[in-house]
Amino acid sequence: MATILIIDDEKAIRKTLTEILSFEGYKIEEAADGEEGLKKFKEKAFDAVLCDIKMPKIDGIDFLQKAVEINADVPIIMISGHGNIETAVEAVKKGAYDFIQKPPDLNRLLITIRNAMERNTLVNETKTLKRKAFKVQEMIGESEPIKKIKDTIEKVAPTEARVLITGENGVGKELVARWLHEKSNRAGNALVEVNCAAIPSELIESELFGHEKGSFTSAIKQRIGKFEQANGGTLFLDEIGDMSLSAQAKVLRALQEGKITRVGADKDITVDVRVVAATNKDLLKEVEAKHFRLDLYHRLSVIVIHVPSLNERRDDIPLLIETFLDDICDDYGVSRKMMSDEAMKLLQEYNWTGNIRELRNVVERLVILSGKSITKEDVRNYVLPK
Ligand SMILES: Nc1ncnc2c1ncn2[C@@H]1O[C@H](COP(=O)(O)OP(=O)(O)OP(=O)(O)O)[C@@H](O)[C@H]1O
Repeated sequence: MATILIIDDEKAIRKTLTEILSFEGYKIEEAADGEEGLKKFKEKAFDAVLCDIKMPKIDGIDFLQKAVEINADVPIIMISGHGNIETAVEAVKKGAYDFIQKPPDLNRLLITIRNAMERNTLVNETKTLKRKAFKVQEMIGESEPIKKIKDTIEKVAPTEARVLITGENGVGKELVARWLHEKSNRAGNALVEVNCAAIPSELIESELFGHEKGSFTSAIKQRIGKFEQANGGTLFLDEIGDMSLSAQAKVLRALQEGKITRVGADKDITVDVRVVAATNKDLLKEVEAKHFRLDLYHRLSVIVIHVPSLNERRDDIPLLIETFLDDICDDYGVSRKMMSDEAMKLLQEYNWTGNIRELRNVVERLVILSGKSITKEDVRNYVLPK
């Protein structure tokens, strides 16, 4: 049953509202002024609040401002007298859901409350869906290197330290970056990803820092860059070893000063961004070859997390295979296929490229081509080179 908090210093109004709304099936709590209202609001989760504007001690506007800070999701409907409609409009600008006038019109009151509740349900459903959709994939593995990585993530994520993630293609570097963000205090804000290798070098600066209209031929509109998009959150610079030297110089400045300049602009913009970078290259070798700035390398590599390839953590292969079998059989809507121990052993000893996607593809192939269970013959036929 939905619970509504009614805050009004006039006992008669509280009584009428309580009677009407209880009759409609709502559970009601009352408070005689803003102070008492705030106390109740802090202690209990309400589905909506009806709040008078003019009250002694804490008035309706003060209550609203404090309540929004505590929990902005609860719709607050202001009750305004004749003299304070302007204040009621102001309240809506400050975050109130709506206002109704005294004496309350029964229909309008009920419709406003119903709409407020519906909006709330929608907001909550969207949040849950988003949380589900963006749930970061679990990092599978119990081998020593993976345990060490998980442990480092726990320690480093809540700090502001920059992290450089190294390792071959497809070993799980991005997954590490996602967990670093997820477990940080920035998790409520964006994780913005840039694949530096995929963007032509003449466009990377505008991609990272944004541009003003007309700053170059194809800049038809003003555009904000990834640094600004990631403000308050984390910027994941993937394949940083492929970034041009001129972009590196600008990234260095952004890291040193916490400021960026859009391409074609003369004004600086302050940004609060935590940078996590990844590379499959040996950056120190790139420094030697004068492809990468040493000062930037030092800025980025406060913490280095190396993700080893599959062949260096074979202990994890059976667990990964079992997880992929669950997922893939589920996706295909077929009953869960089992793999014989010998088949599993063959795959564990196989010479993998290191890319976990390759292992997943192999499991998918075996699910499609094998019979009820996956045997060592299936592995010989469909995976191992003839
Ligand atoms: N430990 C793990 N457990 C489960 N899945 C994993 C694990 N590590 C990686 N994966 C999966 O393998 C795939 C490749 O991982 P990811 O994209 O993180 O690698 P990467 O090193 O960033 O790759 P690239 O070098 O291509 O950018 C992804 O689908 C990822 O979810």
